[in-house]
Amino acid sequence: MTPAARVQAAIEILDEVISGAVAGGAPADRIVSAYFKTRRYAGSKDRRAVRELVYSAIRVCGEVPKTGRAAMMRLVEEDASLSVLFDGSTHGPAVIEADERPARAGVAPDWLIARLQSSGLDDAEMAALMDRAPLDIRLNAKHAQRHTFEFPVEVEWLTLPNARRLPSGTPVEQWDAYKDGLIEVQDLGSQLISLISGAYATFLTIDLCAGAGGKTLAMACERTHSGRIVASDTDRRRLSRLMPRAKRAGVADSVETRLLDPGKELEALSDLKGQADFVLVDAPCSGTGTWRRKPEAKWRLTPDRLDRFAKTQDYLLDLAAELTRPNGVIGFVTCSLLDEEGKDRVEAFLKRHPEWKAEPYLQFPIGRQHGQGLRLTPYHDGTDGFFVAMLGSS
Ligand SMILES: C[S@@+](CC[C@H](N)C(=O)[O-])C[C@H]1O[C@@H](n2cnc3c(N)ncnc32)[C@H](O)[C@@H]1O
Repeated sequence: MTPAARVQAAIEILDEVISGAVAGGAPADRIVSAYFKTRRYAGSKDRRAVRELVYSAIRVCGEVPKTGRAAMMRLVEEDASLSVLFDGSTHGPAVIEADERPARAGVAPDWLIARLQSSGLDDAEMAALMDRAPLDIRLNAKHAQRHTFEFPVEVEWLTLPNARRLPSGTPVEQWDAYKDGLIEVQDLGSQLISLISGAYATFLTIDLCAGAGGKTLAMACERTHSGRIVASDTDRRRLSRLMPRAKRAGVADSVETRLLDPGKELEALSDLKGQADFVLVDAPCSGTGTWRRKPEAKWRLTPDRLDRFAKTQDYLLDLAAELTRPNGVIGFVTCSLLDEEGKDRVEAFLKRHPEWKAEPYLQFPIGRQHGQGLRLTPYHDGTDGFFVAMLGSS
C-alpha cells in the first residue's frame, strides 16, 4: 500500500469506529482486524501503519467526529507531514478543500471532561488517559522458575514483586513461558488490586464478576494457603476462558466457576449465601480508566449509560452483602476514574447498609487515597485507572 492508501484505509476504518461507538457496535480493534481480513494485499507493515493512524486519530479527537476524514484531518493538524498524503491519488484520500473542517481536538467529549474534572482529575491526569498503555505481565508466584526465567527482551522491574513491564507489542502469548503458565498479561494496577484482595481471601472467596479470571488467577497464584475461590459471571463466553487459564497456571484445584443468570444471580450462588469471607465485586463500568487501550470508548459513553452502570454497581454491591458472612469483607473495584462509579457508589452503599464500614486506608507503593478507597491513575501510577475500596461488615 502507498502511504496515501494507508491514510485512506484509516479513514474508512475510522468511519466504522465512529458509527460503532455511537451505535454500540464492535470495538476498534475488532473493526481493524475485520477490515484487513478481506484485504489480503495489505502486508503486516501496512496493517501496523494503518492501525497506528487509526488509534492516533482517535486519541486527538475530543467530541465524536462527524466522519473518519474529519478525524484524520485533526491528526493532520497535529502532524503536518501527513497533509501531503491527501493527494487525490488513485487509492489515496481527496485533496483537503479550503472549507473542510477537522474534528475538534480534545481528550474526550465535553460532558465527560466536566465529569472527570469534578471527580478530581486535572488536565495532566486527563491527557494521560490518551497515552499508549505499556505491556505488563505477572510472573506466576506458584512457579519456582520465575526467579531464573531469562527474558528474551528488555524488561523493567515494577514495584510489585512479580510485576514486570515489557516493550509494547512483545508477543508474549507465543512464548513457551506463557503457554506453560509462568506468565500472565496483567496491568500493574490490576495486580495490586489482586494482591490487596488476596489478603482478605481466606477460606471462601467469591469473585462475583470474574470475567475470564484476571483477578481470580492472580489471587489464586499469590496465595500460600488453600482456600477456595468461586468465580462467577453472567457472560458465558468470558467465563469459559477461566478454567483453561487456571489449569495453565496450576491453580485449577482451588477455583470453580458458576455461570449466573442476569437478575437471578443468587440462584446459582444460593448455597453460599452469608458464607463468603471475601466477595470481590470487580463491577462492569464505563472503563474510563482503560482509555489508553480502548480510546474510542470515550465516544461510547452517554450520561444514560453511566447511570445504568452506577445502578448495576449498587445492585452488585447489595448482592455481595448477602453473600458475605458476618465480619466478612467486600472488595469493590471499577476501572473508572469517575466518582459516579467509585467513591459515590461506596458512600451510597454505606448509607444503605449502616452496619458496614470502609476498611482503614493503607499506604501502598502506588495509588492515593480517594474518598473511602484507593485511586490509581495512568499519570500518577503508570497503571490503568482504578478505584478500589474494601468494606467490612460488623
Ligand atoms: C470489569 S469486568 C471483570 C474483569 C475481571 N474481574 C478480571 O479481572 O479480568 C466486569 C464483569 O462483570 C460481568 N457482569 C456484568 N453484569 C454482571 C452481573 N449482573 N453479575 C455478575 N457479573 C456481571 C461482565 O460480564 C464482566 O465480565
